[in-house]
Amino acid sequence: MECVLDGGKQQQRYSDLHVLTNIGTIILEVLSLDQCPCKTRPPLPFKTRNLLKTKQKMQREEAGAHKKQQYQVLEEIGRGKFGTVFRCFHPSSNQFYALKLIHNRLLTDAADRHCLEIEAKAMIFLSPHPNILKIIDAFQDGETSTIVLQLCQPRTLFDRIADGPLLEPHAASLIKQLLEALTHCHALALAHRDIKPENLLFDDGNNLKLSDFGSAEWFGEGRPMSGVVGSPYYVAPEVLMGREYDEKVDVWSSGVILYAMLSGFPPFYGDSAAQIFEAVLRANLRFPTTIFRSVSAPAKDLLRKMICRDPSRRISAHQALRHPWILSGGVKSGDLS
Ligand SMILES: Nc1ncnc2c1ncn2[C@@H]1O[C@H](COP(=O)(O)OP(=O)(O)OP(=O)(O)O)[C@@H](O)[C@H]1O
Repeated sequence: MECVLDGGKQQQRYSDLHVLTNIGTIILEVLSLDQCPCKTRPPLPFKTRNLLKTKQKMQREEAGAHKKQQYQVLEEIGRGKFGTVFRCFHPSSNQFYALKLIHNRLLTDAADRHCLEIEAKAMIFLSPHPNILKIIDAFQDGETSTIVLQLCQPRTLFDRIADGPLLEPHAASLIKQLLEALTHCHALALAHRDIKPENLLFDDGNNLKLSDFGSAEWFGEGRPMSGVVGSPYYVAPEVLMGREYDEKVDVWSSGVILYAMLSGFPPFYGDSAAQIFEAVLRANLRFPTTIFRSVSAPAKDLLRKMICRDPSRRISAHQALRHPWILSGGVKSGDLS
């Protein structure tokens, strides 16, 4: 996962500040002074400000260390670029969670730190939503940063696709849940920018949960995004072209996932990352007959509308939710009898 820092784009509503103070210290640290009500007070002398900052940091780390003790860390359940994920138990709530532990020394530059900050901030900002992974807590002590998350099943959508193509009603149900999550993100001016099957988890009730907001970014009218972010196979062509882009990059990636769910393989592939990128840039969408003979025309129609090279002609997540194939639950007319 590639992360870029596109500085100064944090947006936070005041109404969310109470949530932020409750959720823990990582969040407090990333709130910029611009958002703080005390901005209007006369500035403190430089030395006093520094002393105050050091004291606050020590207090946060102490509180973080105390919070960490409240979780019993159990077995490892996954590993990412920056951290290790463990199953954990929280005795006072009698609940199991996933605990993501990041060693601060591995966050070597500002872009890495930004990934961690935006991940927690975005999840709080978007919460609650039935298809977005719930954040329980976030804190840090001197050496580590911790994010406590709702615990999901070990198998991601990647594992399900690896087992073979999915039937249309199943694929329709999953893509609908992803589109619901994205419609919510986009309505709040947040793009995920790293939609891929590995980031789609499932809770105990088999509900799809969008996770890993480390590449997310705020956008808005007259405020396009930029930077090469995402994963091969799923990244949109306009991202690779180095152009400014909008939230439709998430729709492209979701279309690629839908294609993979229905066929068992991605629409654009190659032997190396460079070859995959070339295929994505060509954006030549094909439906090989051997595989797609049994896929319905409405499903292919939605794929064409989502995996559309021109972002201005590409369907939005909200529009995709109203596509006939989604509305029918992926049931072919012949299957209705
Ligand atoms: N809430 C969770 N419940 C269950 N398993 C999880 C949870 N969160 C993460 N995992 C597992 O841990 C793995 C690593 O997660 P993590 O979020 O650290 O990595 P990542 O951000 O997807 O990877 P990278 O940073 O390399 O992109 C995931 O692939 C998943 O299998």
